[in-house]
Amino acid sequence: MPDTPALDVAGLTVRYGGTLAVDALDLRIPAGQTVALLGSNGAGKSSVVNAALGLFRPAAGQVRLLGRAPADAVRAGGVGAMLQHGGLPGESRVGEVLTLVRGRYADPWPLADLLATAGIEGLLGREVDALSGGQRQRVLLALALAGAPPLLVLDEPTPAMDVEGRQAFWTTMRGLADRGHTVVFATHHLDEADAVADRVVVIDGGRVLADGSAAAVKSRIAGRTVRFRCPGPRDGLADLPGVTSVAGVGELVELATSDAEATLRALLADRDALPGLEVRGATLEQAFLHLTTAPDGAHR
Ligand SMILES: Nc1ncnc2c1ncn2[C@@H]1O[C@H](COP(=O)(O)OP(=O)(O)OP(=O)(O)O)[C@@H](O)[C@H]1O
Repeated sequence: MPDTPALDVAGLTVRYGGTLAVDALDLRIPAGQTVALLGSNGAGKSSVVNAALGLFRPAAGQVRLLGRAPADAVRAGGVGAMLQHGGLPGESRVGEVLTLVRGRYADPWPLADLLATAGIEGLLGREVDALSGGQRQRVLLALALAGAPPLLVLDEPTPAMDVEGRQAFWTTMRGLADRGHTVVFATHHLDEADAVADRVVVIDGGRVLADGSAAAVKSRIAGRTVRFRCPGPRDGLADLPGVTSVAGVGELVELATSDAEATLRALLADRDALPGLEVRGATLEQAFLHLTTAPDGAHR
């Protein structure tokens, strides 16, 4: 069934007592996509992920994974997950846990390739309790991949990793996407979403605020950034045409503007030069802040 979505959520509603965490959310992810779920703390990302995996029964809505009920898809080995509070048996060795989990699958991921893909070749003899945070994440990734699942769901997988570890991790994810796996991940790292995801879904207050390519989400704000070095006084910059905010560190000035041309014309009218001038499109971070912040500056 090539057209069956990898993940199909309709009208998903999650409540914890009086808290509405997910509000009638629809999300359909075709097979083969790499999708970032972006949102601030408490936006509802984990609730969407956990409900999609069938870890609890939502207040309302339907979830299908690979065309099946979540529990059936997970049981059939179709889904690998790395959750925020993923547990590991503390006193076991990594190799023992891996053997146990691989043994559950009729056709597990070949061991040598699995170890290389997760980057844990040297860790098989280590006790789980003796792993660093980043190593632990990598072992959890190996367990998620053990059944070579077509769908991989990752809830904030990289916070415990160093910069090198994160880069290696996302290289691995891109490799999996190239092999046709569907990867859905929740993150606060906008740079990761920008670099890795085909599609970015911004969640806020349990609803989808924006859904599209990173470029499409960025285009939701028309603004640009004008940067230059300004050793002298900065009076009046905030009043220039188009300027919506003034920021910068040391000599560097960063103007957010809704009309870069008018801003530049006004800047050059009373300056001979703008050393280090750069004009850039919006970053995903700016788009994210714009989408998730109310007009009065308060978080929605
Ligand atoms: N077990 C729970 N009991 C009560 N409220 C909860 C529970 N889990 C989550 N919530 C609430 O539901 C809302 C959504 O939380 P959720 O963990 O889904 O957000 P998130 O986007 O994953 O946040 P974070 O980025 O901080 O992990 C928040 O208001 C949170 O406080």
